[in-house]
Amino acid sequence: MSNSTKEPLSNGVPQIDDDLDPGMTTTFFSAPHRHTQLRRVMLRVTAGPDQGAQIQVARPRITVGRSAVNDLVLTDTSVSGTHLQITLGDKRGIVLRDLESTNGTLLQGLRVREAYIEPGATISLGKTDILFLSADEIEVPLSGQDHFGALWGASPAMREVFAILEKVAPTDMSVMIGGQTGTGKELVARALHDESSRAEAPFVVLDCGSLPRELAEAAILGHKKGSFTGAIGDRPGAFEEADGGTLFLDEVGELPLDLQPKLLRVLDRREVQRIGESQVRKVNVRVVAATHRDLRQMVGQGQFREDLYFRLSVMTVDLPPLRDRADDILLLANKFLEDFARVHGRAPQLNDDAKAILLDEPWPGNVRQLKNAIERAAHLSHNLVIEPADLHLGRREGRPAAKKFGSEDEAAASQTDGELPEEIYAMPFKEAKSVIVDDFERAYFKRLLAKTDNNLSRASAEAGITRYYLRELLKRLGMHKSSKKKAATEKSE
Ligand SMILES: Nc1ncnc2c1ncn2[C@@H]1O[C@H](COP(=O)(O)OP(=O)(O)OP(=O)(O)O)[C@@H](O)[C@H]1O
Repeated sequence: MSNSTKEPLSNGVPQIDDDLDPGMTTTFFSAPHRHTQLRRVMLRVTAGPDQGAQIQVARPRITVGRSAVNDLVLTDTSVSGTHLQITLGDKRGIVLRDLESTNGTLLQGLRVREAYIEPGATISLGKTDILFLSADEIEVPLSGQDHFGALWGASPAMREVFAILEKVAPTDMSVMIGGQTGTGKELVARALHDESSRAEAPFVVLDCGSLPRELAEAAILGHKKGSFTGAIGDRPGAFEEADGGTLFLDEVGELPLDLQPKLLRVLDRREVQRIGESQVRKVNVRVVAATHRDLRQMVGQGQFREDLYFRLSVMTVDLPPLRDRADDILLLANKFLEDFARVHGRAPQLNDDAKAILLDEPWPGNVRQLKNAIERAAHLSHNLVIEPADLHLGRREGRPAAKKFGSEDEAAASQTDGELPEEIYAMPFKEAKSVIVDDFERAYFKRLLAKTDNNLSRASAEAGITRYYLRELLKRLGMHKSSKKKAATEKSE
């Protein structure tokens, strides 16, 4: 088992210094190298009950486990539902990650949570050994465009996404959009609708994450007057409203398990029956879904139905976090400034120092944060020049929303009057919520880490979340040692 000592491994390759405390950690088994192109790889089972099985795959993310949702499905009973994943798209190399399996993942005999691997590596899980091999290098078609609908990007990662979207938009295929919060999933769904023959028909959004359980079924299916307390009139559900057009199921991973068969029935039969009615109504709807969660892992853990997963993910599109597409930062910043100029009739520009600051920021996942920072800076700028101080980056405690929670007095004040800074009320709901949640998380984890001397195991126990989840949250917020170090490395390159 690996631990966090920063000694070189026996093969002379150093471990990554990415952890704040002892325990299992990320390990480099070979020096990281750069890959932007997707590769076709082969996984061959060399030991265990499935010996001899092999697959060739050309996907950016490959999973292995006992559930049918995986690319390589094993019958080994000591293997978890979704046990491990291999990611080819990481610009630093090919990443093997254990998906919180029960019995763990071993690489060259060492238990790992996350490691860079190279072709020729043997991965062990349960009683099974898998040989990881490279098949042909394959050319990934990149779009010649730097946008798709309102979604902008010039990086290879985004051009790859645009090439897929251009192909699937005109079809009726169900599309599952993955990616961290604020990476543009809703924008993809809208663009798919706008570029399809359904563009003139409705685009309906159903946010499964904010639907109260007791209203969720009626929101999907509709209801007849009097069918339950509060059903004061006849109402169509989301499918009927989207008839002829597109239904976007946002945060579909939050859909309660007991409702999932009902959704699946509508998708399979293409008809809905409102609550309290016997009549069935035909619907013609294209469904696009999105989630920031790992749905395959949820299927493996019994939290999401396998059949619904397959029905929704005929095509999957994963949006890369902004930190993996630094080429897009200034392009997006300038787009947001153009939008600002159109609305406000003023066209502030970033000066060179402000551009450098933007490129330095770790941007844990999120285009929304960039957009907020640019809009705020455009409002604050003098003489149409945006300077670093206007961006309020790298010193987030200075931001108005954070100030609310910055001192005990202010926190107490906010509890009594429940008021927030004016600029929050001026933002659309999603943006406002993300600023507040972001500031809350930052303040919470800052205090937690100080209290536990940066010991992740103690911090996660205190917070009542897994160590893995805490580490992912810290990375997203740019508060984890590894993300700060990475930003510094990129700066010096
Ligand atoms: N590639 C992009 N080009 C232009 N604007 C973008 C891009 N990506 C995201 N945005 C903007 O960032 C904000 C967040 O995007 P969006 O709501 O689509 O993200 P999301 O992934 O659906 O977020 P969430 O998971 O929180 O619902 C929006 O204001 C959107 O216009």
